[in-house]
Amino acid sequence: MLNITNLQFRYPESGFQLSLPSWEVPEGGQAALIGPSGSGKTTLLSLIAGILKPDAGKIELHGQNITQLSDTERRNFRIGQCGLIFQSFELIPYLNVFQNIQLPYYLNPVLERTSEVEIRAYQLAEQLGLSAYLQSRVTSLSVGEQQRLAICRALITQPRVLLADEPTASLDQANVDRVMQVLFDYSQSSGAMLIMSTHDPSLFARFEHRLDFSKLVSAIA
Ligand SMILES: Nc1ncnc2c1ncn2[C@@H]1O[C@H](COP(=O)(O)OP(=O)(O)OP(=O)(O)O)[C@@H](O)[C@H]1O
Repeated sequence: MLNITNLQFRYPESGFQLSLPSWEVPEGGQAALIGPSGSGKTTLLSLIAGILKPDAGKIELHGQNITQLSDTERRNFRIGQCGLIFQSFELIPYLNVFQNIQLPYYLNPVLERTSEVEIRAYQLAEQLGLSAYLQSRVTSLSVGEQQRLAICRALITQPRVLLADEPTASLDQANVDRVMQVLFDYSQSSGAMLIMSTHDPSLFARFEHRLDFSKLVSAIA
């Protein structure tokens, strides 16, 4: 379960301030964030992932108040529990698609790359229509293909929480449907929580748990 209370965060550089009095997503729940550009959706996802630290308030995930963890503890929590799909896909250009899918296992010594990981990488590539590109350099992929690769990479560690920032932004309708199917199926079959931002009201409406940033008091202060 995710439980946020009295959350306050401000970027000193820009003065943008996010305030969220309370928000809850149950264990295994699927939640969507919507709101105008610059309203704080990415910021909230980064706070939940423990990339940013709030100035005040509590973010409790699976019973643990992540705001009280040290930087190292937050990083280990993120590696162990979160799958992140952010707008900058952060793919490694000199590695091929197959290696990029398994990137968390190359980067984090705490994760062990077993033969099961490779099998999962093949399966995810198949589900997301990337099987033909496994040996390709990521620089030869279209933006939509890179986005689907970033989704494979987020799922490869079988995270308990999947945080996705506009994961369908660069995709045509057929691929939006394919990606949403994969994300919902993963969440439902594994019991993982899914939290994603979108600009698409029809996608937003498909979620049981919703947070509309146009109704939050966020401001430049
Ligand atoms: N690293 C940063 N330093 C200072 N200000 C930032 C930083 N990142 C974002 N901001 C500001 O915080 C506000 C919220 O940004 P954020 O990216 O969370 O919005 P968003 O709702 O995700 O937007 P979009 O829909 O365009 O992705 C914006 O005004 C942005 O300029």
